Amino acid sequence: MLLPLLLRALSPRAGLRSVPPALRPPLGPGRSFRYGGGRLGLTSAPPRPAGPAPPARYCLLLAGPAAGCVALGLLGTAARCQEAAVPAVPIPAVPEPAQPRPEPTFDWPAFWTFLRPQLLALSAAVVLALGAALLNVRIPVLLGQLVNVVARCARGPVTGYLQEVRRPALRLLTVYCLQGLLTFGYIALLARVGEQVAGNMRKALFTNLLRQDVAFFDANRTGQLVNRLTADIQEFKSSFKLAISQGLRSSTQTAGCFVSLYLLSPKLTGLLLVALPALVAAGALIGAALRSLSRRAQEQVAKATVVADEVLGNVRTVRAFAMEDRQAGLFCAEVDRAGWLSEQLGLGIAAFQGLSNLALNGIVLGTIFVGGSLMAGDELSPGDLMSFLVASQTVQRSLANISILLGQVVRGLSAGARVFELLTLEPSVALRGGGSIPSHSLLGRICFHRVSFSYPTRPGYLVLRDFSLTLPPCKTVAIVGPSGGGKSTVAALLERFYEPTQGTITLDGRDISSLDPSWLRGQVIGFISQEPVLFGTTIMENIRFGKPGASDAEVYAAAQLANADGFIRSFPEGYDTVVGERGTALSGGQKQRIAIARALLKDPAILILDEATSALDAQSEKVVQEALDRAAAGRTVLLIAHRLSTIRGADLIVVLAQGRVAEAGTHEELLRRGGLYAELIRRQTKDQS
Ligand SMILES: Nc1ncnc2c1ncn2[C@@H]1O[C@H](COP(=O)(O)OP(=O)(O)OP(=O)(O)O)[C@@H](O)[C@H]1O
Repeated sequence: MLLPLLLRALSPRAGLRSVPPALRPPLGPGRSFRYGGGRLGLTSAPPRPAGPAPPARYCLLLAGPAAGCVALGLLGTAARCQEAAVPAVPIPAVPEPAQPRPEPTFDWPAFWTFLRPQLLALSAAVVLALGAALLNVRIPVLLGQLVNVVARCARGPVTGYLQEVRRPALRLLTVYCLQGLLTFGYIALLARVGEQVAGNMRKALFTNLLRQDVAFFDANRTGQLVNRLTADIQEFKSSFKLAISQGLRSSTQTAGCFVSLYLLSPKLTGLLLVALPALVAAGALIGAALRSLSRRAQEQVAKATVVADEVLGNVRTVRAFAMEDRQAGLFCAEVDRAGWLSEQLGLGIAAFQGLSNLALNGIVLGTIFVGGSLMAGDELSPGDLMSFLVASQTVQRSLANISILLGQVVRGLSAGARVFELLTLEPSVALRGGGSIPSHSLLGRICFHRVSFSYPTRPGYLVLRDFSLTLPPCKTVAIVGPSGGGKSTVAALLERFYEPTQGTITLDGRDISSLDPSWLRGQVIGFISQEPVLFGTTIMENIRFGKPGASDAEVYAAAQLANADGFIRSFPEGYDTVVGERGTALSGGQKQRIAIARALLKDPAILILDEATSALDAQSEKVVQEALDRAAAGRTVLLIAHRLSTIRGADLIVVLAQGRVAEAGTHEELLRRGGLYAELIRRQTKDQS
């Protein structure tokens, strides 16, 4: 009487997670960042940490055969994909070589802070789980007693049967009910604890991510960070719940049932103790081989996913080059290879399953054979043999659960370690803290004093060298120059997205590094970029993003100033129009005007316009330019532009080349000088004509 084998083949969870990410994971608390590749170049990265959800996992849960499970439970161990090594774009300074980074270690004290509030519910769940496990140990014994009574009655008169059988049957029924109740209790409690812990971890992680330096986001892919928030926390939660429920229950059952087995028959227990370890060892060996095959199959599925992701994500380019057939061929080849490996794995699992069935049925047969001879010698009753068989099945099932659990716990711990690594990461510049200048005395005079800067992702490559510039209050200063000359970097430094490597930036004579960054960004500087980013909510909410407490009247006023009120009111829903994901339901010019309104709502003393009109067609540019001209009045404006026609009226034009101010003056002065600016104007006029 062998319990049926349950085959639980977990469906392949091929996800982008497994796509080799070309990025360097963040470092732990108190450590400085090591950056490798730049924005364009990807250096060979360390091996991907064990992912929470391996793409294709084959795992067998054998309710009976423990050895099979012991081996196959190990199959679940996550595969690690080696990241693709892509040659870096050459840069002047040799970057620090990418080195494989050790996996982060699990931060138990940090975990404790999340667990502590749930201690009461957790303790109750542990007690209930232990109770359920102990009752499970009792069940085979009670079953044996019932069988003994039934066997005795079978030989005696039928009239006394109900009388005899009632007590042991009721006892068994009570234990069954109690066990069901306890199981319900501990699973419900654990679900609550797990959700609370995971929810709190998610909230804390998201909050901490938002505090990080911009350089951190340069070095880490958004997809991977989102994965930490979702998949890693999910994996950690599942492992945590499993460790408590299955782990506690299975180990208690194993220990308890072994005691029962020994009490029932020391001889039969000895036989089991010889057979089980041998089976476990053989299972572990075969399991290791299958695990390696499974890992290769997973990696192959991930490769196919990479191809699909790239092709579908760039379908316009594929179409433009008529490469559909070729790309489909590439994908099919990868899928075929993955299929072949998975078939091999399936074959291995099938053989293994058959062998473990045979072995474990053999154990049952052996138990009945030896048990029968013990019964013949009056050393064992039929009930005892029944109890022995059921208890040994419980042991096998528990061992199977434990073996699967081990792989799951390893994965959960490494997922948790990755989450806590980010949770405890401290930004180099806090979001808040520092002085501010009262609004009535704020002039808006900005000075860059001999600023040098290299991006943290490209240490040694100087983007700005000894850069000095003064923006007088209420004047417009335009920065022009060749692409990659460092214009946007000047704006990013003023916003304190990065800190200068050398030199200082002052606002009204005060070093901005001593000022409160949130005050600076939230109240002093308005930033309008080339690609306005809107949120998928209403126009009203998007504009109000500039100043959360603003009244409707203030929002309307800002929209009027930004030349946006007219088109907004022409929509049937007016200001309540939902702009779609990232503002897809609006034209480029409309989006830009909403972004201008958003920036103007906080009435900033300083306005940064980073190529705010360069992505627009001539018609939209005209409307947006009008809005910008209006918005610029009475503010210090830093204007970054490609189209030189938009900056003619600036009070000062600075030509930035190779990180330095190459020349500066008004439009007329620079034209007269006949230098770089005059050359840029000449080239642009030629291009236009
Ligand atoms: N986040 C970043 N990490 C690393 N390097 C960067 C980053 N942003 C820009 N760079 C590099 O810094 C240099 C200056 O870039 P920046 O965007 O400031 O130039 P730009 O003058 O504004 O160029 P464009 O006119 O093309 O927008 C470039 O070599 C660029 O590759």
